[in-house]
Amino acid sequence: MKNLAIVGTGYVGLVTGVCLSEIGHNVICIDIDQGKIDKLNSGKSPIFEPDLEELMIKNIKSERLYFTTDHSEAFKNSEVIYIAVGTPQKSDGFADLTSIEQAAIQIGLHAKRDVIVVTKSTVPIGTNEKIKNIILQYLVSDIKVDIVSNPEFLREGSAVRDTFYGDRIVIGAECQDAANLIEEINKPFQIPIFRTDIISAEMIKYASNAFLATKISFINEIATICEKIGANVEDVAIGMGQDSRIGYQFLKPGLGYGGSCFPKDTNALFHIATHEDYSFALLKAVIDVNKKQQTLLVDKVKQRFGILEGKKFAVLGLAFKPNTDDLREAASIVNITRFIEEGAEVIAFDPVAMQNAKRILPATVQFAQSIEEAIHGTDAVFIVTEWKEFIDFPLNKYVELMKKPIIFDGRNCYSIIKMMGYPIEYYSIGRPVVNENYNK
Ligand SMILES: NC(=O)C1=CN([C@@H]2O[C@H](COP(=O)(O)OP(=O)(O)OC[C@H]3O[C@@H](n4cnc5c(N)ncnc54)[C@H](O)[C@@H]3O)[C@@H](O)[C@H]2O)C=CC1
Ligand SMILES: O=C(O)[C@H]1O[C@H](OP(=O)(O)OP(=O)(O)OC[C@H]2O[C@@H](n3ccc(=O)[nH]c3=O)[C@H](O)[C@@H]2O)[C@H](O)[C@@H](O)[C@@H]1O
Repeated sequence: MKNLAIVGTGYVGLVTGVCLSEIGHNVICIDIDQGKIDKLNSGKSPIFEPDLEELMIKNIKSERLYFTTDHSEAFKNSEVIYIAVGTPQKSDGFADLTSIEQAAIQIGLHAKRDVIVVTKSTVPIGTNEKIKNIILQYLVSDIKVDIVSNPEFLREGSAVRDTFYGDRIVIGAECQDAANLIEEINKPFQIPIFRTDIISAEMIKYASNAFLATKISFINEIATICEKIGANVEDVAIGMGQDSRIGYQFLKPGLGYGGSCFPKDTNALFHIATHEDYSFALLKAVIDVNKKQQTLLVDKVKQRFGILEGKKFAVLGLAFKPNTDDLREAASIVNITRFIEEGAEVIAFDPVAMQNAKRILPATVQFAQSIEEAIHGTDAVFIVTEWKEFIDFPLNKYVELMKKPIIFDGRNCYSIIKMMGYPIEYYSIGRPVVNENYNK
C-alpha cells in the first residue's frame, strides 16, 4: 500500500484516484478548481461515469481517498505523484502544455520526499523530459525525482471498467527501480504490463489513438461507398471482423469520432510528424474524412428537403458517445449549429448531457424532458448518439407523434429489416434507405 497523489480530478485523474484507492492505496487528489473539490468532498462526482460515484463514496468512507486544492498538503507524504491534467488542443494544432507545466512547477515547489512523478496525461514526445527539467528547476527540497510515463487508455462511459479490465498497462521509464515500483502499485489490477522507454511509451499512446481513429474513418469511407453501390456496411463490417487479424472493434460507422481525445490527439500527432519534417499523409486523410463525416446528416437532410428554413427538427443525443455527459467535439454541436444557420428550429434531448449542452449550444435550441416531447410535431428526427433509450424506443411512437415520420439515424440504431415493417422514412449510414421519399 503506497501514498499517492493525483494532480487533476477530471475523467482520468478522478477515475485513476478512485480505482487506485479501491485496490488499497492511500490517495489524495488535487485540483485547482475549488468548486470541483467541494463537490467531491461532499461525496458527489462532478462527472457522469458509470459506477464512479459509488466507488468514490466507498473509499472516502474507508479513509483511503481525499480531495484538496492544496498541493503542498497533498505532496507532503506522497511517494508517487500522478499528473492527470488536461492537454487540450491549441489553435496551431499542437497540445497546450500550460497545465502540465503548472503541475510540474507545483511539484518542484512542494514535494518534500523522494518522489516518482508519473505522467498519465497524453503528452507530445519529449514532454516527460521537459516535466523533469521543470521540476528540477523549481525544486526546493533536497530530494530525488524520477519520471515515469504511464499513458492512459480508458474510455469515457466505461472508464471504471476499463481501469479494472484494461488490455495492458504501459510503463515507460529510464530508472528501473521507479518502473518496478509503478508495476508493484498496479499489480492488484492483474492487467498485463508492458515496459519500455519513456519516448516509446509517449508514442504508444498517440499511435494507439491514431490507429483507432483510422479504423473509424476507414469504415466510414466504406460506408459511403456501400450507400452508392447498395451494400449494407454492417454486414461488410461483420464479414471483415470475422478475420481475427482485423477484429470487430471500432468498425462501427456513424457521424465520425468526437470526444476530448481522438480529434485532439490525431491533430497533435500530425503536427508532431510535420515538426519532424514528415507529412503523415494517412493521418491527414483520417482527420479530413472525420470532418466530412460529422455533418453527413446535414447533406442527407438537405437532399431530402431542399431548404431547411421553417422546418422543426428533433435531435436525439448530444453527448459525443453514450454513457457520458461530455460534449467535447460532439457531432451534435456541428449539426445543430448548421441546422440553426439554415433556418431550422431545433429541439434536443439527451438523457444526461443537457446541462452541459445548455452552456455550449446556440441559445435558440430548445430542450425536451423526454424523447416523446422532443419528437412531437417535428418534420424529422436526427439520432446523433446511440443511447440505449433511443435504441429501445418503440418505433410506432415516431409514427404517432411526428408530423410525418422521417428519421435520419447517424448511429444505425435500428435494423433495416425492422424498419421495413413501419411507415417511416429511414436514412442511416452505409445502408439502404427504407421507404425513400415515402412522405413526399
Ligand atoms: N478523457 C479521457 O477519456 C482520457 C483522457 N486522457 C488524457 O488525460 C489527460 C486529462 O484528461 P481529462 O481527465 O479528460 O481532463 P479534464 O479536463 O477532464 O480534467 C483535468 C483537470 O485538471 C485540473 N487541473 C489543471 N491544472 C491543474 C493543476 N496545476 N493542479 C491541479 N489540477 C489541475 C483541471 O481543473 C481539471 O479538473 C489529457 O491529457 C487527456 O488527453 C487519456 C485517456 C482518456
Ligand atoms: O485517449 C483517450 O482519451 C481515449 O480515447 C478513446 O476513448 P473515448 O474518446 O472515451 O471513446 P471511444 O469509445 O473510443 O469513442 C470515441 C469516438 O469514436 C466514435 N466511434 C467509436 C467506435 C466506432 O466503432 N465508431 C465510432 O464512430 C464514438 O462515437 C466516439 O465519438 C479511446 O478509445 C481510449 O482508449 C483512449 O484512452
